[in-house]
Amino acid sequence: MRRKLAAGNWKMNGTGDSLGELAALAESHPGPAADILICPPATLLSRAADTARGSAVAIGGQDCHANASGAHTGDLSAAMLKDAGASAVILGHSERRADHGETDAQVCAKAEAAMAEGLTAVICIGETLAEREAGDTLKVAGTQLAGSVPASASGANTVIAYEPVWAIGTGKVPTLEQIAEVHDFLRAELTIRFGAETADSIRLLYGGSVKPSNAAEIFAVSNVDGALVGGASLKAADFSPIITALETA
Ligand SMILES: O=C(CO)COP(=O)(O)O
Repeated sequence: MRRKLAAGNWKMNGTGDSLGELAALAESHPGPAADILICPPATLLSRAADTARGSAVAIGGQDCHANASGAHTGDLSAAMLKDAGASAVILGHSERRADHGETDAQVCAKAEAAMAEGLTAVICIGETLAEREAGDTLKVAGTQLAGSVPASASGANTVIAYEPVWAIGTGKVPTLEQIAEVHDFLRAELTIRFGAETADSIRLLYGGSVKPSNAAEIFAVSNVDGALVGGASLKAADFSPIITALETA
């Protein structure tokens, strides 16, 4: 059975003051029935790892470079994230694909670098509104999945997050049928590529405007193993009920 995962992506939000939210979250979920991951901005990684040490909350980065070291001003390697206390890293988020022109091949190379350091790669895919309206949702999902997920993917080192771009930060959520369609498709594609055993061990998260009010119904959808949450992960009071909904799903 796949263990459920509640992952929070703080994006470019948070300073030292935000660590109180992390501490409160960890305190509220001492022995959770789901994995909990918080991905703060890189400036907070080591302090967040200190705050979460000994708790059930794991810490992750939001990006890494594909190379192990070198002349890449402003970038961080997977080894640096690990050194700062991360055990996972979000890769290929649509905001990075849009803001930094990241391609599937680059995301794949970053995922390989992350896995080589023992980090779990949380690989994000998802269609734009124009792609959905053109009827290309599954085509886009399939292409991004094939191009972004390395051959070495396993349940231990890979999580896939389906995040429709048009649902991120907008309050718009796909219908439960639409979420099920994509998640069932992703599971089937993973099965074709990796075989049933590996495919069944890789967790599929939904992301995009997940809130305490809609979490339970989303978590009841076929092949949804958790969520990647943006805005509602910033406050323990918002993220905590999402974790509870996942634990009881
Ligand atoms: O992009 C997201 C998580 O990576 C989702 O963000 P929101 O939950 O704010 O819509």
